[in-house]
Amino acid sequence: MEYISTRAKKDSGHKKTSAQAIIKGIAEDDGLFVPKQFPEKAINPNELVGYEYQQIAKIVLSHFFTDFSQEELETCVNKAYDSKFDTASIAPLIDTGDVYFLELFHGKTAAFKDMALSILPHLLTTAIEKEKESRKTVILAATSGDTGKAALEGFADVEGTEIIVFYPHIGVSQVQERQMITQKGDNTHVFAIKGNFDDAQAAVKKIFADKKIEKELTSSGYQFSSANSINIGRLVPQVAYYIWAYVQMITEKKIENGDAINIVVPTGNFGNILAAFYAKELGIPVNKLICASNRNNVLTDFINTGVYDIRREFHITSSPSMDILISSNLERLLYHLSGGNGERISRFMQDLKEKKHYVADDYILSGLDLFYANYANEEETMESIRKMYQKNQYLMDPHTAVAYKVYEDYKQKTNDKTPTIISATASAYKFADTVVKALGLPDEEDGFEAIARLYQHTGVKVPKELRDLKSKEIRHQKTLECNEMEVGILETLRKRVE
Ligand SMILES: N[C@@H](CCOP(=O)(O)O)C(=O)O
Repeated sequence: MEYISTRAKKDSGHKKTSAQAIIKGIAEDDGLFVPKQFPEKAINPNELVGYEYQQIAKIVLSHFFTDFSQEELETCVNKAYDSKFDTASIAPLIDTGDVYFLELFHGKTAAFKDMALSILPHLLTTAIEKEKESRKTVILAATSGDTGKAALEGFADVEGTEIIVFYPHIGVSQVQERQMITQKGDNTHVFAIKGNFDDAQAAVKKIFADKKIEKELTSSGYQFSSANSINIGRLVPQVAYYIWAYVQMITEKKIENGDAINIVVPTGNFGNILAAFYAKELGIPVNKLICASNRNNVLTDFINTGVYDIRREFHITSSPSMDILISSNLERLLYHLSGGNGERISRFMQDLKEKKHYVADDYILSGLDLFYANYANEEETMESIRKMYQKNQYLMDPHTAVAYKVYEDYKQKTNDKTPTIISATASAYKFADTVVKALGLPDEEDGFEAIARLYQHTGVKVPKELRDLKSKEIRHQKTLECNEMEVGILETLRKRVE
């Protein structure tokens, strides 16, 4: 399978293998790599009944990463999905009566990002070997909270790599921040930045595109790659868990093969919901993809009107991983819905850069019919956490709660009875202060005290990673202005050479 940029002109000839696309992370024209021919309907879920998570993941990867051998994929999968996860099923599907929660937070850092960042380092190092690439790889990641820690954990002490993470100095939860700044590993580097996620992501993309920096990097024996979902190697492993979930529903006789399901995804950078779209294209029947946003509801407006407009206030919310106005992976969806029209996507992205908005055409709008979009405000999110716990003793983190609230509204509006999966993206303990408040327990501003209080009240197991987090040594403490990020990277690398 060949990969091309979402912004490529028709037949431009700039094709990459998946190994090359994974190493590069982002295309030279700033677009994102997409498969030239999508492996449509390549999977029959019925044939996967009885398969373990690892087997399903390998099959999914093999449809996209065709230049990897079966042995290479198997090695990557087995190294990724092992006892690092606190459950043998890797991603349990929990039935609460009216909806299924696909729990994606059983990996090392207690967020869904582990599902892909446990395997990306193996895919990347295999790709580097395949391409006989001798340069060291510098992984850049912008994070609004969860990606950063999962990327650090995945790449810590991985030979031939340096990992540099940028997170907003205001907004991420106390626990999320502590997870990142206590990260061990000589090759790990973490910076808070005086800006939000969009600022961090934009600066990282600009650095990727800067030819001068690239030259400087190459002469010192380095190249950049990305750990965000802009990297196709990050995105494809996420497709596997939706296929897995559908197969579980057949196995548990909740549905029959061929029955359509809804998938609800709390959405920020649009990677997770795009993975659900890819799973649909690959072969699972989907009725609606439900895109749930917090107050940063740019995607809600886009899906409902076709106008993507970032000329609006940026809100810091209790679901910080979704505090995003520029959702990178939407570009991939637009590309697919436009029938692979790279020139049109290029125009949209140019408009977004220059005019801060763009308007999708009718052709794309009709493709968006598959999606339902809405958002939850802060009060609704809190209420959703409380109601779910009272009714089912099921503990949701604020991101999952946003998704649940949006789903509740959807059901009320449409009376749709289609079996529905909610992507449960993080452990509630990462946001314990918010969850404690939502449950009506005495307020606890300190995230670590809040973890203890929440555990006392609910008895829900605290993820291993968070148990002794408070006592871990703080190793990263630098804060940068956004315009200092480039210098921060170059200085970090210079020090590593000395
Ligand atoms: N929600 C993310 C933002 C980055 O998203 P990604 O999927 O592109 O890595 C975060 O937690 O950092």
